[in-house]
Amino acid sequence: MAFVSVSGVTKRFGTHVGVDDVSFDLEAGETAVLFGANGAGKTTLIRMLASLSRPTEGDIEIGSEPLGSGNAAVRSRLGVVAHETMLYEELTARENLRLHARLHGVDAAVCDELLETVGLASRGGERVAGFSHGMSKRVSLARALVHDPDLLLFDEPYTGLDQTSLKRVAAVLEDLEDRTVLAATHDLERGYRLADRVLFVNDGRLVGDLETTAFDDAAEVLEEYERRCTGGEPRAVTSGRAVPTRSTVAGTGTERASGTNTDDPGGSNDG
Ligand SMILES: Nc1ncnc2c1ncn2[C@@H]1O[C@H](COP(=O)(O)OP(=O)(O)OP(=O)(O)O)[C@@H](O)[C@H]1O
Repeated sequence: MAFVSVSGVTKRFGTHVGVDDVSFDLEAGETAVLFGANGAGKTTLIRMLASLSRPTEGDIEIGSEPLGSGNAAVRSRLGVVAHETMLYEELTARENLRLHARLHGVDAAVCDELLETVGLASRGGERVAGFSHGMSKRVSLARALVHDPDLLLFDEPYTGLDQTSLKRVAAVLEDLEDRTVLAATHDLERGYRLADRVLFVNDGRLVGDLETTAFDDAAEVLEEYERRCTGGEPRAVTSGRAVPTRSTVAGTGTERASGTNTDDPGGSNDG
């Protein structure tokens, strides 16, 4: 059974459709990357999964539980690194982590371990307000892991990081073997190495959902992405899977339809 189920999810901003009838599942322990151009809808999807925004239509389930605003138990299974770091600027890095640990009933000792993991052990006593964007992002990642979440949602894990931090964050993500991870990225090279699956997003729609083992390298993934975005015939995929929704990718014989769609969309529009 899928651990994450996204079913017929649409997000409208007024008349503009940011995410358009997207459906996909993630198995527990799977790592997937969302790949797509600027404005494709990646952040909007991550934000809805992170409970930072509500779908206009459609359903999201985590561990078979609906992700509603009142469902704190489900939300406590999520670790989120969003565009905005959502840290308390006036608190130190360590205090930010400890506050989060207290909220989740976690031993504070884990905070120092995680600061070490993200390479900020020596800066833990400094206020976040004085941190660079990359440093804040690393604190945000550490905080997202404090309560040992089942699902890590990460918007742009690699953007704005120096080379050492990049290596460090990549290593942290690669070590999350038993967790489910969904990351939105433009860094296809790293995303390809990290992920079991790559989800192509174009103009708010899911235009491909493929196992990375279907490709020899990231360049091939990019080729396939471009082919799908320009309306080209998807290539035959033998070991990959493509899970088009009823409204996204035309079936080609090598793709199978997702069984998770619903014709009974829920959710509400928060604009
Ligand atoms: N709060 C908002 N109000 C209005 N439109 C929005 C809002 N958030 C996103 N959008 C629109 O929804 C679409 C998807 O945006 P989103 O930020 O999800 O794209 P993205 O794939 O994450 O892009 P990028 O790679 O540039 O971060 C875009 O057309 C964007 O303008």
